[in-house]
Amino acid sequence: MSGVPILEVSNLSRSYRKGGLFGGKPFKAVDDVSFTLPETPQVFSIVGESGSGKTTIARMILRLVEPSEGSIRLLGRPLSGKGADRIDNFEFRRLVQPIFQNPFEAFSAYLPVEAYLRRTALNLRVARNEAEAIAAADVALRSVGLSYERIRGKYIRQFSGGELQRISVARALIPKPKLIVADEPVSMVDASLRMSIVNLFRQIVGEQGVSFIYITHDLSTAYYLSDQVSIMNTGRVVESGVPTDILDNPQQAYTRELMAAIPSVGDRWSELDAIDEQYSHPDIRHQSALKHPPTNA
Ligand SMILES: Nc1ncnc2c1ncn2[C@@H]1O[C@H](COP(=O)(O)OP(=O)(O)OP(=O)(O)O)[C@@H](O)[C@H]1O
Repeated sequence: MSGVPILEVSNLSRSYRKGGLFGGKPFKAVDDVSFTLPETPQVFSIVGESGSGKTTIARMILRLVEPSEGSIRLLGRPLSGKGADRIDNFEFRRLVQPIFQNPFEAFSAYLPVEAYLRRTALNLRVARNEAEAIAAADVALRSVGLSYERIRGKYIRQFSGGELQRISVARALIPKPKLIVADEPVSMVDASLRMSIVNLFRQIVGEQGVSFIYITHDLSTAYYLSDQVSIMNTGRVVESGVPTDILDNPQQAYTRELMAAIPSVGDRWSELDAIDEQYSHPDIRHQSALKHPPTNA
């Protein structure tokens, strides 16, 4: 254990102009946001309503958008700037992987899905040849409950959204990353399969030592899945901590409003407990946050 945090986000801001590039009024989509993911693998959730700045944070962590102010350090090293210790693109892609909202957009309709997994293994030099690429893809697919044989020769239209999101997760796992940034990863997945994907994330944290940033507007899955939660409103973090503290005893009116927006929040919590039991497996080390509130590492 080195004690170096996986990710340190410090005073991060991103400004845009509202109403046109020139002459539009400047505003901060993300305003002075700070948080840390410790060395111990965990799920850190960023929750907020539409437009609160969640995706902009994800895009800055994924280096798709430059911060206007502040810094992001990955394993103690800066993501941007010109310093010698800046993480280069190749290393970055091995350490940090994205999972996006719509798995159907993550793959081309004209290539068999397994081609993406092989390509990831070769491009990120996890494999030196096709045989090794197939082996790496198979290991990753098995860790999400699939196999190379099962997906071989199939195109996206032959999978459900849930299966395809599992394949996206497998693709992200191929380089054995330290961090996965998942932006609304279950919002387009059929409700009946949503919890199996969420449980899969917990399983991956426990078994593969990968940390997750889970971005969502859905308080109930965040509560269930997370070790830490930050609630965002108009670009700022308004409340953060362990889910049981925040969501069982919200301090901010905005958090209470978010909770009220879920029609029957009490029912959802007990529904999640039941689903947790349904999907429980001796191999899955995680027990739900509901039953075992996580400690803030
Ligand atoms: N490239 C851009 N140019 C101008 N404004 C932007 C840009 N990207 C995001 N914004 C604005 O920044 C604010 C935050 O957007 P962001 O997508 O980060 O929010 P979000 O919480 O992820 O919302 P959603 O859940 O709807 O995706 C919004 O007002 C959005 O319109």
